Formats: sequence, structure tokens, C-alpha cells
Amino acid sequence: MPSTPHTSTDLFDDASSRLEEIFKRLAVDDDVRERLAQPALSLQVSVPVRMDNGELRVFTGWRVQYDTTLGPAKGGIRFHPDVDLMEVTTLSFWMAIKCAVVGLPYGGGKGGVQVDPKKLSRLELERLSRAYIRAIADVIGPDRDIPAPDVNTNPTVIGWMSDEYDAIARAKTPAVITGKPVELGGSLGRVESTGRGALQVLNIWARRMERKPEDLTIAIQGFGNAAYHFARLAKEDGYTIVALSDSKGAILNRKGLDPDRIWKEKTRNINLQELVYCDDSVTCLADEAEAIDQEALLALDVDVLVLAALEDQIHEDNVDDVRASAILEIANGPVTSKADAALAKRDVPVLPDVLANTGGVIVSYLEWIQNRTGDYWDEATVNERLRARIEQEADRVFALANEEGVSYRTAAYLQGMKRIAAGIMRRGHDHGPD
Ligand SMILES: NC(=O)C1=CN([C@@H]2O[C@H](COP(=O)(O)OP(=O)(O)OC[C@H]3O[C@@H](n4cnc5c(N)ncnc54)[C@H](O)[C@@H]3O)[C@@H](O)[C@H]2O)C=CC1
Ligand SMILES: O=C(O)CCC(=O)C(=O)O
Repeated sequence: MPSTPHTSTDLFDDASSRLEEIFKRLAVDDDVRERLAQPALSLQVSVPVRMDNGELRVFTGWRVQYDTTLGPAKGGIRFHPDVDLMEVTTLSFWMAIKCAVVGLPYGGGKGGVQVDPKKLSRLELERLSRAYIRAIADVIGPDRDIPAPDVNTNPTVIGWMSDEYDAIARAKTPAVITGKPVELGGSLGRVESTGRGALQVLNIWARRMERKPEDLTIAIQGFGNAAYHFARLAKEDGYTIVALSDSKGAILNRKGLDPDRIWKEKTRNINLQELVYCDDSVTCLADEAEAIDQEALLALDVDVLVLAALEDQIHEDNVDDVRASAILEIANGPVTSKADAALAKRDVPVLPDVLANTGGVIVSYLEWIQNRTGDYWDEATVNERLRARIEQEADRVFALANEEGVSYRTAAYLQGMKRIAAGIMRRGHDHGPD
């Protein structure tokens, strides 16, 4: 595993330090700084789960609503052994920025449970998912805080959570959570949306740079749900995916890998390197790909390095090794602010998380609208609405970056923070908690 030199407190400090430049450029009122200095609500809960062997285990979980000026809090739920309050807080802060960047009527929220879901049976995972929703039920709701998937929470998990909330509310309340299975009110296109949106941002950027997909090679860190759909669609558009990594290792083929074949094995819990060091039980890629180190993937000489795993992956200690000509952030916060500055010095553009990974939350918003109106759309309609919103907001960010002579990240933050700051000032001076 690559080293991650920061604690989650450093992660929050690093994330909020980026606001200083934005506040200065926008000359925001002190009220705005003060309001955004800490989350609006942080809830820690214990999540008791009866294990299959009869033992009771109590996990720790959180739900944080960072800011709800522009609407109810919105953001996913992460199941991961390393999640803690500061990580969830930072992720909820980024949600507030990203929803504002793409003009959604939402604030930012995030949730997490400190657990390794791979060590649970299916029934234990279901009990954990339901217990978590029971624990946070008082602070969520379709007009209050709307959770969604994140790392290790797929539509099945979200379906259990939705069902549990309905039992608590004694009413069908699909708009309380998004990313549901389609059969339970989920939107067509949600599963692919994060990857689809990220590819669209890359395509818009490539067009502006007058680069053709056929000429561009891509390496991807974190071959999970978001990355798979990105890779599949990018290959269809003509890009060459030369390398992939997961939490166990990485593989490389300079001529190009086939994301579909590889994903089929990944969904059977086969990790990437097992496809190269293989036996007869898997589709063997030994003749087509070589195993490489995960850190080596980050240092490959490719056109675009896609970061789709977790935060804090490119930092002070490894940024000088990066040889890609551009970086696309599908993960939240994969590049630290110091690494960002070093990349800017070398003119390596970063297509930032708060724009590049908004496809997921945009389609979550479309799901929420469908749940509230009862009018369900076909997949082409969902994809078209996603395309139109990303195009409009990404064009604005790219134009602002040119006008102001700033990085894409700074331009995106300016766009989002202008909207949040205007909302904070419009609310007046004397409001208590929402
Ligand atoms: N699911 C969604 O709708 C959205 C997800 N994101 C972000 O995208 C990222 C990925 O999310 P998902 O694809 O949903 O999660 P996922 O759990 O499906 O995929 C994560 C992948 O990263 C790999 N990974 C973990 N640590 C790694 C490491 N050190 N090196 C290489 N690979 C590593 C895992 O093995 C897994 O394949 C996360 O940062 C998430 O917050 C952002 C916006 C929306
Ligand atoms: O779909 C959503 O509401 C949020 C997804 C998410 O957690 C994210 O964008 O990081």
C-alpha cells in the first residue's frame, strides 16, 4: 500500500487551508468564514450488530452535515476500517463545495462506519446497514439530509438502508436516500454516473486542449465501481487504458487493457494481480499484462493519471515521481494541497474532484427528483440531464480558470464558494441551527 503520511486531522486542516485563497479572492464577509469554520452538525453513534456466532459487536459510526445553506445535506456513506470523525468531516466539507460547484440545491454531508465489510457475512452486513440507519434516523430525511453510496456501500446496502428507514417512518420514503436498486426507486444510470461524469469532464478538457482520445493513454489507481465505468466508457471513446490498480496490486499493458474482462473477475473477488499470477480458475492475463507495484503506477509516463481510490494518495513524498501530463481526480481529495502546488509549478493540470466526480451526486439529485415527483425517466433522459449539467458547469469552471489565471481547482472552488457565500449572507445574521 502506498504510504499515507497524514492523519485525518491533517486532512481536514489541509482541506480547509485551500479556502484561504478563495476567501481572499472573493473578499467574503467574516460571517462566511465563521460559518464555514466547523460543521453544522456532527453525530457519533454506536452501531450494535449481532454477529452470526451470537456475539454482540458494537461498531462506531458518524454522520456529519457540514453546511446546509443551499439545501438539505447530501453525501455518501463509507464503510471502511480507517474511517473516523475527521475523515467524515472532511468528506462532508468537500460535498458542500462540490454540490455548489455544479449548482445543486444541496449542502454537504457524509457518513461512515469504522468496519471492514469484507470480514462480515452478508447477513452481518445487512444487520450493520440497518443498525446504522436506525442510529442516524433522527437527523436524516428527504428535506434534511439525504445519504447515498460511497466506498463499500453498493445498491444492495443502500436498498437495506432504504427499507429500514421506511420501517422507522412507517411510510414509503424513497427520497431519503439515493443510489437505491432500481426496483426500490433507484435511478437508471446512477451506478455508472460517477465514471460517466468524470469521463465527460476529461473529454471537455481534451477538446479544449485539442487532444484526441485516440492519442491519450491512461493509468487508473483504484479499479472499483467508479473507475470501472470510467474505464469502460473511456475505452469506447478511444482512450487507451494501460494500467490499473486495486488495494492489493497493479497491472500494466502498454498496448491497452480490457476493463470489461477484468471487471468480470473483480466482481468474483479476484484481485488484479491474481489475474497475472494466475491458475485455471480465472481469466488469465499472464500473456497480456505484467504485474507492477502500486506506487509504480502513480509514476507511469502516461497522458492522464486517474486517481479513483482514496484521499491523500499524491503527497509531498511522491509528487516528484509523477510523470503523467495531467491528473483526473475521481476519488475525493487524492492530491494534497502541497502536492497540488508542486504540480502547478510543473504545469501539470489537475481536473479536481469537486468537478470531476460530481456525476454521482448529480444523478443522485435526479433520483431524488424522480422519487419526489413519482415521474420515472428512461436511462437516455437521465444521461442527457447529467451531460447537460456537467457541460454547463465545467465550461464555466474552465472559462473562469482562464479569465482569472488560476488552477482548475481554484476556479471550481471560486464558483462553488461564491454560491455558498451568497446563500449565507442572504440568510441573515441571526439564525440558529437548521
Ligand atoms: N461511488 C460514488 O458515487 C462516488 C465515489 N467517489 C469517490 O471515488 C472513490 C472510489 O469510490 P468507489 O469506486 O465507489 O469505491 P469502490 O470501493 O468501488 O472502489 C475503490 C477501489 O479502490 C481500491 N483501492 C483502495 N486503496 C487503494 C490503494 N491504496 N491503491 C490502489 N487501489 C486502492 C479498492 O481496491 C477498490 O478497487 C472514493 O474516493 C469515493 O469517495 C466520488 C464520487 C461519487
Ligand atoms: O450521490 C451522492 O449523493 C454523493 C456521492 C458521494 O458521496 C460523493 O460524491 O462523494
